[in-house]
Amino acid sequence: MKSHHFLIISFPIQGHINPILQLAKNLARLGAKVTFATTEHILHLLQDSLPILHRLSYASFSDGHHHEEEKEKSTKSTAEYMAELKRVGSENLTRILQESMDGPEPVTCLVYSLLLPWAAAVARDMQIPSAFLSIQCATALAIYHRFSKHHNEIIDPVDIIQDLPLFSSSDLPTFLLPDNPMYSFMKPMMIEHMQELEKDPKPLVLLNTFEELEQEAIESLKAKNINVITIGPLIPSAFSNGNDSTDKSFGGDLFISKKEDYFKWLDSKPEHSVVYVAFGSLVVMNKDQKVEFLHGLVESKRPFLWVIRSSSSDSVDENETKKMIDDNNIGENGMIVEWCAQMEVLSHKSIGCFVTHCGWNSTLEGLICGVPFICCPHFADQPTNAKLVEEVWGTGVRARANGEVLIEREEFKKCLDVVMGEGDRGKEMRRNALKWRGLALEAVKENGSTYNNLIRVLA
Ligand SMILES: O=c1ccn([C@@H]2O[C@H](COP(=O)(O)OP(=O)(O)O[C@H]3O[C@H](CO)[C@@H](O)[C@H](O)[C@H]3O)[C@@H](O)[C@H]2O)c(=O)[nH]1
Repeated sequence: MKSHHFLIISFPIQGHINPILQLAKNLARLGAKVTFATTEHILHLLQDSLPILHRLSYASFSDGHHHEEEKEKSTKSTAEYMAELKRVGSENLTRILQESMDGPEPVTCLVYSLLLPWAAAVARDMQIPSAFLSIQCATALAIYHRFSKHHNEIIDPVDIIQDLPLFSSSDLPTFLLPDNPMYSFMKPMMIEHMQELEKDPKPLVLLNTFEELEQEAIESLKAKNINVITIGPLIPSAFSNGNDSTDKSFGGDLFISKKEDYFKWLDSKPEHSVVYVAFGSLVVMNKDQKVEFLHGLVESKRPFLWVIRSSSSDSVDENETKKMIDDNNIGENGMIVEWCAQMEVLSHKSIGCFVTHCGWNSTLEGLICGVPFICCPHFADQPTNAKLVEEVWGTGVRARANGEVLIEREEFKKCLDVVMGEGDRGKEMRRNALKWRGLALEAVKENGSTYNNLIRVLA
């Protein structure tokens, strides 16, 4: 095995930090030297929770803001922030790589992830090999690739991958659609990602998925001469290959959970009875939608655990939601938390279904725990993930919004009945969920496809 030093860099949001940090841990456990880097501000916030592991160290790069200047950042538009991150981040990354060249263990491979395509150019200029870590599904990557080639093409429905169902525009990553507010800078960003890959005759792409799960999409990417290697699902070891039972969390939480309360509560519930509701780290739900979900949950009379993040833009709504819950006398049947240890919750025996926005991490986490889904996608790759859950893997159902705005309580209750009830469809979803859990566990265990691929990366 070669002596490797991977520098792995992450865009500073929870949904990116989690899988990227997990890859860093997995590589370090196999003996490679790994440096995980993200922006100064976020590394500062994470510093007390980051995993301590032999051969794993941390570094930060500036995004143009000192960590005490966050207020100023919030006045900038996302497009302005991204442009500054590219400019300042490129300079900083060059410095980090230069310093490593002069040190005892120079970086041998830069691993960069989504939203940081400029990092590939920095590595190329310094003649350092790089790999793109795609932390969304292979299908999404195949869609980005296709749309980077056909800039102005909007076909509805579109045949993206042979042997998969057709994709309508409501199944595509939202920022590829011209009426999406992020279209103007996100589409060029995805094109930039694909163009960077094309500058390499056989670009290395690490995918947070596993071969058995997305065979068709993986084959379609390979046919485009992309050297794709599946290394997922990137999940803490205690829940995947079990080679470290102490590895129960990703290790870089930007939010706080009070564990004791809800685990005691979950322990008191019958097996597969609880509806777990959580929409990741970015979705902000409006009050009307919360009211519909709340009524759906209460009227379905099933116990539920619901994560409602406290965020500045959400806090007024949140107080109202809490009042609503008190007014509805939910008591023993429902519990609301601001954040939780999601992997531990999903693997708890009381959980019967996962109401999710279908962020890719949540999708993989539910899948490896064998929990069926109710999909309520909001933006980005989420509609694509929901499509795969419902139509390809058969492990859940997509709740349909009324006029693309609101999932009404009746629709939500109907979904709960299908997924948790005794009908044939629900039974089949639960059987499929167990099938995919089994295949995911096979992939990550010693000599499974994912395990072997990671060894190949290190060879
Ligand atoms: O109470 C909670 C809620 C979430 N999580 C974790 O937070 C992460 C959330 O990730 P994800 O489910 O992917 O959602 P987002 O935070 O919304 O992720 C963003 O990034 C993902 C990866 O690019 C995309 O797939 C999503 O669409 C995008 O919104 C997961 O690891 C969860 O386990 C917790 O630990 N506790």
